[in-house]
Amino acid sequence: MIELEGLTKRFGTKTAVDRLSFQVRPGMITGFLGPNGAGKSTTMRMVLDLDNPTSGTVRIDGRHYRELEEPLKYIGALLDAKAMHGGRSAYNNLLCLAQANRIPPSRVAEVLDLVGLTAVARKKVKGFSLGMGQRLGIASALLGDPEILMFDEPVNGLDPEGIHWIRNLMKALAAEGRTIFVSSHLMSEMALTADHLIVIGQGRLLADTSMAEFIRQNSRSYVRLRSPQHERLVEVLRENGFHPVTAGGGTLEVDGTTTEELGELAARHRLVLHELSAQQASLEEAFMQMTAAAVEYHAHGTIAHGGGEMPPPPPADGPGPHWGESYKGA
Ligand SMILES: Nc1ncnc2c1ncn2[C@@H]1O[C@H](COP(=O)(O)OP(=O)(O)OP(=O)(O)O)[C@@H](O)[C@H]1O
Repeated sequence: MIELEGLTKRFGTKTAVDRLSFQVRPGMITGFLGPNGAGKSTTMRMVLDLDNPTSGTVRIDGRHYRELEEPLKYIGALLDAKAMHGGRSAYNNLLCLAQANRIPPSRVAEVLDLVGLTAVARKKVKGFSLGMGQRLGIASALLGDPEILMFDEPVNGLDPEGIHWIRNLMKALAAEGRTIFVSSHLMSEMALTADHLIVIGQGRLLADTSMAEFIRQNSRSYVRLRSPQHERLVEVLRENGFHPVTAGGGTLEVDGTTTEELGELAARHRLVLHELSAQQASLEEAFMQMTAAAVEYHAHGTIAHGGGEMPPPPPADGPGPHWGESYKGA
């Protein structure tokens, strides 16, 4: 278990991590989601004592990282796949790590086999592709057979086969009862792997929820309608207790109903429809809406929220039941 309490990191005037409190539990994959620059890597670096918190604490199974006698046996991490010594072979890189942590050398061959690098074990790391480097980073994380594993953007730059492999590996490790903490800036990636979700923006906690709950709250289905008799259609919908929302391209969106119900209603009122379709709001859309105020730099170069001021953070026990409801701009 990893526990953060009021964890804060400032770099000069920049607050990279802002009073983060949450727990990462065993037996599941916890996704750590946030846009670029949200503070994910800085948080993970503080877990490993690579950065000192400005305030707050982070504990691994109740202890600070530096209190762990042989830390690789408690927690393994893939933070920067390029951190290996390029002039050394994959085998020698891992052997050095093993020796420094009193891990038997036989474990090196075992983890190389586990990540599929046995055939290139004696090759110099500087010739490795990005995917091979990621696999080697994962081998080093697994070296001490730790109960806790932390992966920072592990699928970045990988081909579909590599992505599939990492997903399955994380699932297998979680199924063994290990604690898996994995960061990403892609909601779509998290939806496929994570059981639990921690969302941050500009260093602050925006959500701490199960993936199932996130999907339940945000996979809203609705019906999209388009009619040349737009005004009359709006009237009829309202008269029948619906709450149509005007969307782009002259379309209307209506929650809590079906295409059958609205199609029949339109027919009864002799309204012509040019579109009648069932829609599903994407999780990516929900995530973007949630973090919109916390994204530092938008594509057009402006800073969100009038100079970067953030709305107040949600309460410590999560943002409440309605935090996902306003994203469609109704
Ligand atoms: N050593 C440092 N000195 C100054 N600022 C830093 C330092 N490290 C990180 N930052 C800043 O802290 C903020 C958080 O960065 P961090 O790398 O933790 O974000 P991230 O969520 O991991 O983003 P990404 O997905 O882009 O890796 C950013 O604004 C970054 O520029």
